Amino acid sequence: MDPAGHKYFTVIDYVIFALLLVASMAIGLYYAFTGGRQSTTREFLFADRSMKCLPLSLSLMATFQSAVAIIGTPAEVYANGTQYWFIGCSYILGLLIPAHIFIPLFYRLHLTSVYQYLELRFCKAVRICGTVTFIFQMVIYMGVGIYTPALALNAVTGFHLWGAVLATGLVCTLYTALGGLKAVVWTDVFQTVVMFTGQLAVIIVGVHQAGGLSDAWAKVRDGGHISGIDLNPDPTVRHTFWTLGVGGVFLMLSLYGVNQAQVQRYLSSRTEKEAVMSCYMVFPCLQVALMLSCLMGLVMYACYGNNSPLKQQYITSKDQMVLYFVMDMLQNFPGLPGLFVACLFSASLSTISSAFNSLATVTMVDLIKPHFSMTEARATLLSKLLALAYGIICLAMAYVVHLMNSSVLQAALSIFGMVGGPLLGLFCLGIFFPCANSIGAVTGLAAGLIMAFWVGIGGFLSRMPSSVQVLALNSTNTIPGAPENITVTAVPAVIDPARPVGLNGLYSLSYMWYSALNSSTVVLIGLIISFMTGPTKGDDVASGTVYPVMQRARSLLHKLVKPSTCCTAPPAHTEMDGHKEMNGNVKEDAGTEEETDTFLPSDPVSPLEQETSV
Ligand SMILES: CC(C)(CO)[C@@H](O)C(=O)NCCC(=O)O
Ligand code: NA
Repeated sequence: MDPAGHKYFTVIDYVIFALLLVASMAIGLYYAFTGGRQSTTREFLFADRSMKCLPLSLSLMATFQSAVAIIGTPAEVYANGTQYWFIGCSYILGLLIPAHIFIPLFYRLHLTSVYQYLELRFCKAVRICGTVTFIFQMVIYMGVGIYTPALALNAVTGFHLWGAVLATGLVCTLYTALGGLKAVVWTDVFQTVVMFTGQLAVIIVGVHQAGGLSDAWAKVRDGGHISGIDLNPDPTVRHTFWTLGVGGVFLMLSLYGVNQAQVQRYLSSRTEKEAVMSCYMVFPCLQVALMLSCLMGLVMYACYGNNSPLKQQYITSKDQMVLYFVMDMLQNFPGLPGLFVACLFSASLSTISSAFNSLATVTMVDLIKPHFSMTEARATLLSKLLALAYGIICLAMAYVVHLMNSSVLQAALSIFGMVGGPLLGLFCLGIFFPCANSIGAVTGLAAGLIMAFWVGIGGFLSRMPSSVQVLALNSTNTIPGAPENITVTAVPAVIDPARPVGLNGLYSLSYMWYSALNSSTVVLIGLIISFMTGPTKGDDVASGTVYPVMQRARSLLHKLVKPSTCCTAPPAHTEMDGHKEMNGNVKEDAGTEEETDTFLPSDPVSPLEQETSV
């Protein structure tokens, strides 16, 4: 330790960290020089559509599991107990719905970008709005993802902040740009193993330091850190079963149902069944990831109790807790700090690489190809350059995040809810409501985004314990009975934080509801505007682009009501078959549909589709 309180890495720690980067790079190079040598966009962006479900499921999990989750979740559990663990309940519906509604629909449409769906269902403008929103979401998220581990490492070990950002950014950009989706998926697999190993090692050593399993358990139990289920229906309470278990479903749907990074993985699997299976297998992977990071928080509590290093001012923010704990407890285990740092950066590398690859895909498929015709070789080169360009944008975003400052876990999940939520709403509007039209879709998306930023930024400002709060309160609400020149310290006493009223009620909505609120706003406004401007008629909707909710429900009901006579109940069967046929014949039908007339001539991905459609 030096006077600044830094704890230093040993040589062996540096070696382990370097090995992570070298191994990731090697995987990238391997896929750059084997197989089709990344010479087609089909290989570069879709791994030849030949992926199996095990690597895919690990990769699906790794995409949205970054250093943010590795250090944010334990910090949350350390501070507030295990309530956050109930987010695990949302994984059930949050993965079942994508597996049975979104994946079959997208897979049968032979999409390359999920935003292509928006053009099939609505029109080109909606597609571009969706693409731009996605790019916006992923670019901010990438910044958070790359900056978080570097900042924590810098604060605790004095490791050069921008050195870490540049090293990881460069390595990641290179292996993504050279090895394509195959490299991204297989580095994800390797990095997930490193991630789990690092967490497990720290938990085991931590339990040992806390005096063994039973002592550690007694400490967290007596400290009140094992939370029972909180069924408080108040939507402003940050974490309850409802905000996490129900609000979390919408968050999961926006990530695992309609996010290009994930849909691209589903689409790159060999068969539809394998895509569905990989989605199923994300469930145990996510539960393991959640369990490990919650356990880490509990182990930290067992070691420090309420006497946190934050309170003792060894560190300056909650997000430095985990790394401080690792350096503090593991300093006598050479190599383990390095392994944990490798774990942290593995988590982030696997996130950023997915972001680069998916961003390169949508930029290519949705924004460039429809407007410029080019050879396959050109298109592949351009895709690689795009992956490179997004690497540089990512570094720039790290600097922007550097200028902001908030709890990383909540920040990341808020971005998912604020930008991913409206996108989820847009897809739901198209998939579940055949009457929705393009004007409704665009207006709905805009309304959802406005709602998101209004509530999100309002909430952010009203939670800030500074003069900004006074300004925010005074500009939106008059405080009854408050003196004219109200002081900063008087504010909490005047506004009872337990009973927010008016706009403050909206601003204090739990961030876990953002995705639900914003996606519902899109659907609601989208439907209202659609009805005002003339709803789409059933026959005008391109086939295979809507999910037949009523038919499915009726056929399910038939099965339930007449289980013994199911063989002689033709209605259920004909409807099921009808649906299958509809999806199967998408390509043939598409030309006859009015909605898709505008789509076909400028079909941007036809070369890709020809390769992939049987
Ligand atoms: C997104 C969930 C809830 C789903 O797995 C989880 O992985 C998580 O908390 N992620 C935080 C964001 C991040 O790790 O970048
Ligand atoms: Na990750």
